[in-house]
Amino acid sequence: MCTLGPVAQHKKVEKCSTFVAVCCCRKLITCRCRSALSVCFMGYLPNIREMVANWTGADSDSDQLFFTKVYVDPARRKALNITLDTKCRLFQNLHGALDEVVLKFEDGQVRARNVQYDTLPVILHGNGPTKLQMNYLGNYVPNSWTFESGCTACLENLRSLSSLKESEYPLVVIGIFIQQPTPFVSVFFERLLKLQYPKNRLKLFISNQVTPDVHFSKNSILYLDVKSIRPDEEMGLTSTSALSCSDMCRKDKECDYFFNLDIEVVLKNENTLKILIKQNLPIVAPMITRAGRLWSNFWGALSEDGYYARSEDYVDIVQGRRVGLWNVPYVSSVYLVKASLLQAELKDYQLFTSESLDPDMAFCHNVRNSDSRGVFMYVNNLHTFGRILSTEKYKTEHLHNDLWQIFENPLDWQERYIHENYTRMIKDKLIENPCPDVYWFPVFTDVACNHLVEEMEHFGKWSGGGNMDTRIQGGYENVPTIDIHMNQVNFDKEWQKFLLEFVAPITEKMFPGYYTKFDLAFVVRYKPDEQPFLRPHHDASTFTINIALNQVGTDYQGGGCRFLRYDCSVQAPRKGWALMHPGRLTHYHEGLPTTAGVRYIAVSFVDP
Ligand SMILES: O=C(O)CCC(=O)C(=O)O
Ligand SMILES: [Fe+2]
Repeated sequence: MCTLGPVAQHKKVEKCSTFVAVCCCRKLITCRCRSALSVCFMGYLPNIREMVANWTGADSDSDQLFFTKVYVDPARRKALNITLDTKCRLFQNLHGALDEVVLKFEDGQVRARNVQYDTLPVILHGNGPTKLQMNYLGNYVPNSWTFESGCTACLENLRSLSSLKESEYPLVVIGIFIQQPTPFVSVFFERLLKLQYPKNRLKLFISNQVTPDVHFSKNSILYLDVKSIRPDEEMGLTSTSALSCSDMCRKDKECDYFFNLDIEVVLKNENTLKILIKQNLPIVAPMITRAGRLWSNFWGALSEDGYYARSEDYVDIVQGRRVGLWNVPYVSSVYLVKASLLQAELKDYQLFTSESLDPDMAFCHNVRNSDSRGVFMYVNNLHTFGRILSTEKYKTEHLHNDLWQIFENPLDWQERYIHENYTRMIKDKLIENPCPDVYWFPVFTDVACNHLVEEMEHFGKWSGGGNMDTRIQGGYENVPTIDIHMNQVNFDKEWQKFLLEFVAPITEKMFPGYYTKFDLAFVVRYKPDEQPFLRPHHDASTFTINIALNQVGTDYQGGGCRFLRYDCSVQAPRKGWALMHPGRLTHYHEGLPTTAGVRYIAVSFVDP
């Protein structure tokens, strides 16, 4: 029989024949020794008894010194038959040996392998400053994660919510941090509303250091509580707001979890909160990434000075080739913390404060170093959770700055501005054909149309509608409209990108061989008392894209586009839909009179 236990218990062990001395037992069996003999040892109980019989020291005295003295005495060494495990056949101390230890995956098993001696030690000891490597190895050894079975540890010790009534759900304080101008803020709050969790068990704490109004107030009554700090109410220090936010949970006796959620997080998975709670870990982050990049909200390892370092498995985890729960040294942007931690292990910590580190790094540093053992942080990539926005190049000089985000945050731009039926329309070839060689398809959402119109009205410098036009080559416009050119609001590059991404695929189907490079793009305004119609004309284009930016019947009466040769009109243009037609020769056309209200269209002349 064999038993495991701290050395201090050696005298109490009665019924075992073999004794392995280890001290604290966390995920792996660890022992506090520098040489293999000191406290990491294994032996038959009678020999061990004999070895420790002379021990008279206190528990706090150095057992290491005691055992070393036994070993260096040749007579005692011989009498006790002590052998050093110099080749790490049983014990692997990590301190000073990090490069010697690798993971060995084989036949559904993971072992630590010492490459220097080609041995497979069975006890790993994270002595000295090797705790993070110990955590890394512990993600795999012993068989927590294997290539064959995936993450076995992920199913252990779960917290079930399924039997709870809504009113019994854990109470979560969500700290929302707006630290820099960020695109798609209103979308963030719309998405938060869709989070699958009883709203009357959620308290929001919004620390808004930038945007004056986040279009949120109308929904605030749905939540159990909403508090917000405005820029003028605090010193502008992230650490202050993060602290007061986590404090809100720490001091709230009802609070069960603190959920940190930065405004740039795009949480696509509506079950995120439930999934994280179910995982039942002290601190757990859903893995989010930046679309198409290796950036993520966790670090797999730390450099010596405490900054990012790439762990061996980082790329595999970020790209989803290894999925599971990973004990990591740093998480940020979105993570869930048990309130009991804030109230106990972390209670004495100014969590987000450090002399030299930014608040996120300070938080992780304090968590890792809290009390003698540290608290583990995990990242979960068992599910797809979402992504993070790029905020670095976000400019705020326009009314609807998000329109300019097509390069920086293309996915979010598409979700916000491209018609929900666009992809299906392309796939199922649902392009309509109202007149000969005139194609009609959905492309913009209502929001895109509204933003574009509002942006142009906000800019306000509509052309006078005269023939003289210094904005165009030649300075003369034969058939002038009242309009604003895209380049007048610095939107031409973005517009070109939009045409390339979303219109060119259709052009290539309908008019093969033509590439979509526009020459001129502008928003036209028709009003009964300003310019109600456009007389028959050819466009200065090979083909033209004409997108309706508002709705006939609701926003205006009349309007539409008529192709004279075919006597065919599109008289009920649909908001967000584009017309694509040849610009000249066969498609001589006119803009029909707007009889009431205001009609807006976005026109692009494409002349490849
Ligand atoms: O009003 C319309 O839909 C036609 C607009 C047009 O032909 C143009 O702007 O060139
Ligand atoms: Fe035209």
